[in-house]
Amino acid sequence: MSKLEKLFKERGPIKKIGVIGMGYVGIPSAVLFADAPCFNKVLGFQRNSKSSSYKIGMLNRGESPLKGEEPGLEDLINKVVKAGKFECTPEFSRISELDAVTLAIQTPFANPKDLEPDFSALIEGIRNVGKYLKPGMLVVLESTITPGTTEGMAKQILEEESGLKAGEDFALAHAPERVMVGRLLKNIREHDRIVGGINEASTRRAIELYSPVLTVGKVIPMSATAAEVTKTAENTFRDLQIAAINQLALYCEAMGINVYDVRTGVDSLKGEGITRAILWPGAGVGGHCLTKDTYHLERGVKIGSGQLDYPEGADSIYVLARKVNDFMPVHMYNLTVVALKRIGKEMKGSKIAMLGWAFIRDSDDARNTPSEPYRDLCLKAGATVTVHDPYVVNYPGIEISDNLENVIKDADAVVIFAGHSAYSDIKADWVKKITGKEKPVIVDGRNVIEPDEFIGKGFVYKGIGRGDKNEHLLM
Ligand SMILES: NC(=O)c1ccc[n+]([C@@H]2O[C@H](COP(=O)([O-])OP(=O)(O)OC[C@H]3O[C@@H](n4cnc5c(N)ncnc54)[C@H](O)[C@@H]3O)[C@@H](O)[C@H]2O)c1
Ligand SMILES: CC(=O)N[C@@H]1[C@@H](OP(=O)(O)OP(=O)(O)OC[C@H]2O[C@@H](n3ccc(=O)[nH]c3=O)[C@H](O)[C@@H]2O)O[C@H](CO)[C@@H](O)[C@@H]1O
Repeated sequence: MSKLEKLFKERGPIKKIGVIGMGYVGIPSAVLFADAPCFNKVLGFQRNSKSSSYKIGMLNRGESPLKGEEPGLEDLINKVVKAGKFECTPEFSRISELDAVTLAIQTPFANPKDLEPDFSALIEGIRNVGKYLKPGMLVVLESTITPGTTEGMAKQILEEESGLKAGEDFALAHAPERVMVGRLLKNIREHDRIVGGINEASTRRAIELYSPVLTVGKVIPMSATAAEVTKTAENTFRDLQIAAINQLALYCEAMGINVYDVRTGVDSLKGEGITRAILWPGAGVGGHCLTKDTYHLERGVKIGSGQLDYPEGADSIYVLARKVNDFMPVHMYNLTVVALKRIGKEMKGSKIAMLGWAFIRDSDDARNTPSEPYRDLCLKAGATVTVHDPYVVNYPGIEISDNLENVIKDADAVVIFAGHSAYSDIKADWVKKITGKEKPVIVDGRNVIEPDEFIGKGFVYKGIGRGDKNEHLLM
């Protein structure tokens, strides 16, 4: 039996748990641990920062500080607080009371341009854990991090601060979060859980921590670095799949065919390992996952110790996929310019009505929205831009209205960016009347309208992947 396993034996099964970072990941994670009968107490650690200290009081009153609908979450917080099984605190010294502590701290990119992650908040959290770390404890990083971080930076800081040895005196693992806002509890309970320790004993101790909260999902054990690569790769692959269909859409436009016919054809190949994972083309890829995780993966292979063997001078297909997806708002701009030209207009002096600011349909989440680069291009070219969104109420520096008529009024071009369900009901007659234009332009970035209805009413139509309609005769 290893030294670490002896320490676990002395300590007994995990009973007291700490979760650092009371956010979208940490709160549901903490209350699910607290709700598990085999655990006695969970402490939620939240630093007393100006922007987030309000969460401490709310949580200890059994209220959820998270925005938006989270089915079951507030009831569960209430339940475990009332049962005395969960408490939120800014007292990091209480970490020393625990058997296990997880870190669910944000890891944003300092700025979208240089794609260097900002680990400062996470490092502060890791330091605090190190300061109060005791022999036999388990430390788990849940944040999305660059592959190599657990075995590297995190291990180093924890050992420096505690004077203990990772893998011998304490267990260290990575267990990435796969939650989606809006279904946090369901995702944690039902998704399979990737659990990666820096050694076998750490992995086993982490499995003991996560198994009780899983209902449908099962634990998938691996090394800590493999767990970090799994998380970043699963989003990199989704981004790659989206880029593949976006590139096909551009090809179909160039070849004068309908990408949706091709998609139906390709998608018809099913089963026996021949299924093609063909997704949906669109006006771009936003969000806080797919726009970043590729770069975490790319950094991981750069800071990794091994020598990468790859075609000389070739771009990573993953980075290329990012470039294709980031090109889609530019393509939307190019489609708008060509359409305006057909009616003798230019971007300069035109009024562009944008429908959709959220990065994903029927959501108020606008993080890294592809609508923003498109709007910037239009403004730079001298157009005026109005923005409609039924869900996004505010966004720094942008005026967004939920009044469709006001946004579309007098527009030269109506450009659909988000696939909000509301947009599939807009009628060509109504839009034309509100624009007051003989030949308005409509550009459909999410395939939500019927091209012939608008072409028949005199619109200049452009749609992503609609090579069969984009050169239509003007009615
Ligand atoms: N939100 C999601 O849907 C989602 C999904 C998958 C993965 N993730 C990953 O999970 C991690 C956490 O994301 P999130 O959405 O929960 O972030 P969040 O911003 O909602 O929550 C982070 C919390 O940690 C607190 N915090 C920051 N530094 C701290 C410190 N040093 N000590 C204690 N508390 C501190 C913040 O005040 C905040 O309350 C990120 O790495 C993210 O990439 C998030
Ligand atoms: C836990 C976690 O990390 N979860 C991630 C999260 O990702 P997310 O919240 O960023 O949402 P996505 O659905 O990936 O959309 C991103 C952008 O891509 C555009 N898009 C999408 C599909 C398509 O066919 N064509 C497109 O153009 C869309 O408009 C939007 O702008 O949830 C996904 C499950 O939804 C998960 O798989 C994914 O791991």
